[in-house]
Amino acid sequence: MPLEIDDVTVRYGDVTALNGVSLSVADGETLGLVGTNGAGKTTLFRLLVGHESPDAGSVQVAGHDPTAGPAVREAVGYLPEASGFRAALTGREVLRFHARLRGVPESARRERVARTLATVGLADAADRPVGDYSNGMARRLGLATALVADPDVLLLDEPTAGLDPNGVTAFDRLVGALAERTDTTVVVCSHVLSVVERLCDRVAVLEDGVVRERGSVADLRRSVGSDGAPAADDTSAGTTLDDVFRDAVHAEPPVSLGGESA
Ligand SMILES: Nc1ncnc2c1ncn2[C@@H]1O[C@H](COP(=O)(O)OP(=O)(O)OP(=O)(O)O)[C@@H](O)[C@H]1O
Repeated sequence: MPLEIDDVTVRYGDVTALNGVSLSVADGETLGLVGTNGAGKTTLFRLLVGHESPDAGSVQVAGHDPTAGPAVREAVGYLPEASGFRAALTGREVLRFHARLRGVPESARRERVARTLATVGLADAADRPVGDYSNGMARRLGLATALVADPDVLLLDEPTAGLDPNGVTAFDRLVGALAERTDTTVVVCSHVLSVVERLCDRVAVLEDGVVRERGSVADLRRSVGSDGAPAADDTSAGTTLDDVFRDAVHAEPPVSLGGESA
């Protein structure tokens, strides 16, 4: 498995951010991680890129311990929730910097940067300063920085937050095409259920540092009923998942998503 999290606990002083979390994601699979604020999503991503170490349990990403060295930097592409770029640099300069940082060999760098800019639809804007980019363009440049080293595992933290409906659609198409045409393993985290629903095969619901539910989005929807209330014939759903879903549904942006898939 490219991604294995086994019984992981992370504590910050008195706060237990993750409490015995186990998750695995297969080659080419797209997993959604949903949870309310403070559920532990960012902590989980920080573990996967080696910015955090577990207090208990183990993490393996593309066969490596993420804290063990630079190998994981090359195997994992990470789009953080906010990725500020220096406004004066061009998109191409930003991407060349990330390619070097992520171990793309000098001889391949120019071509790889150009190809990645084209993949995210920024070829025409490559030599414009990033300060002139729209939010959607900056987000796509962020995705390009995550993709430039051809990662085995792609981690996307709230990937469409702050984008307008057109930006959301364009971003979804891009990630959808990636998931379909490559065997990149993708983890998308969001507090908005619809974001992971559009992009993911399988979802895990994280609450207070614990995985409460996992399954396909259809399974989860069935277990809470289509209006967000627990299904009448399902007494196993409990109130916890219901609360998480209500929260996710209420947090949804007012965006019409019908018929947008590529
Ligand atoms: N550096 C830190 N020091 C102390 N507590 C922390 C730290 N980072 C996270 N926490 C706590 O750990 C818990 C999980 O936080 P985390 O940021 O992982 O949640 P999240 O699901 O990403 O939330 P959000 O959706 O708000 O970004 C929270 O209670 C948070 O306050």
